[in-house]
Amino acid sequence: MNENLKVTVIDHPLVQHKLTIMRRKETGSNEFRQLLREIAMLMGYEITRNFPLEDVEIETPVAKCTAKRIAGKKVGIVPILRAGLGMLDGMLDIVPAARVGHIGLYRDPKTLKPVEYYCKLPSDVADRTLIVVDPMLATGGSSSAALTMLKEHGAKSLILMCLVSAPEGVRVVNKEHPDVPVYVAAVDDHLNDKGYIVPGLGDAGDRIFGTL
Ligand SMILES: O=P(O)(O)OC[C@H]1O[C@H](OP(=O)(O)OP(=O)(O)O)[C@H](O)[C@@H]1O
Ligand SMILES: O=c1cc[nH]c(=O)[nH]1
Ligand SMILES: [Mg+2]
Repeated sequence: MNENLKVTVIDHPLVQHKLTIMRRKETGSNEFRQLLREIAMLMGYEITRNFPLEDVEIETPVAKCTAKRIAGKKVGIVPILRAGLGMLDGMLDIVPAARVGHIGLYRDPKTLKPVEYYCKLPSDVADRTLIVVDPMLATGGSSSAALTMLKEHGAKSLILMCLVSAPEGVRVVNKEHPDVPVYVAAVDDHLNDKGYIVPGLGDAGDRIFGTL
């Protein structure tokens, strides 16, 4: 694959199969949304695989025993609006107690630079592991700006989870945020002259919300 990109590709067959359906241009908003939610849950399951565990003493209806629970920092989910919202419910399905922050960014179609329009975060971001979610990592401008905003608000433990990426975007995030692990379901070929991922899946926000 691509030189020395620091990225984990989640190649679970269910994720790859569902992504292929999402990519097809015939797939409508309803199915697209449902698949994105399912993939977010499956990717979240893989990403949380190495979360630390600790022992806890409990009592079942039958006996006392030592059992496991997740230790360490609590989790926060931060979707990048709009399209990141499509991955939020899948993540909350598996981490229902997570707090949720919202970052509003859109990509200026001419400059391809991210424009900030909203930011509302839990007060304790410094004490949480924040999983930033956005289906598309194209030039990397939006994800990188979101990570910078979170660090400016005190975040110290960050993970980026995107569905489809371009090598260009992974490179930018690796360079600007070397401390942030990046998880994707695919690293595609390249960006076209409008900054769209090729082959990609088109405009994720428009496909989720039917605003094509
Ligand atoms: O890596 P980049 O080049 O920054 O591109 C990726 C961004 O573009 C899309 O958002 P968009 O600007 O279309 O906003 P939307 O989610 O409101 O549709 C996508 O959801 C990412 O946030
Ligand atoms: O291919 C792309 C690039 C940016 N944003 C999208 O939604 N799709
Ligand atoms: Mg969009």
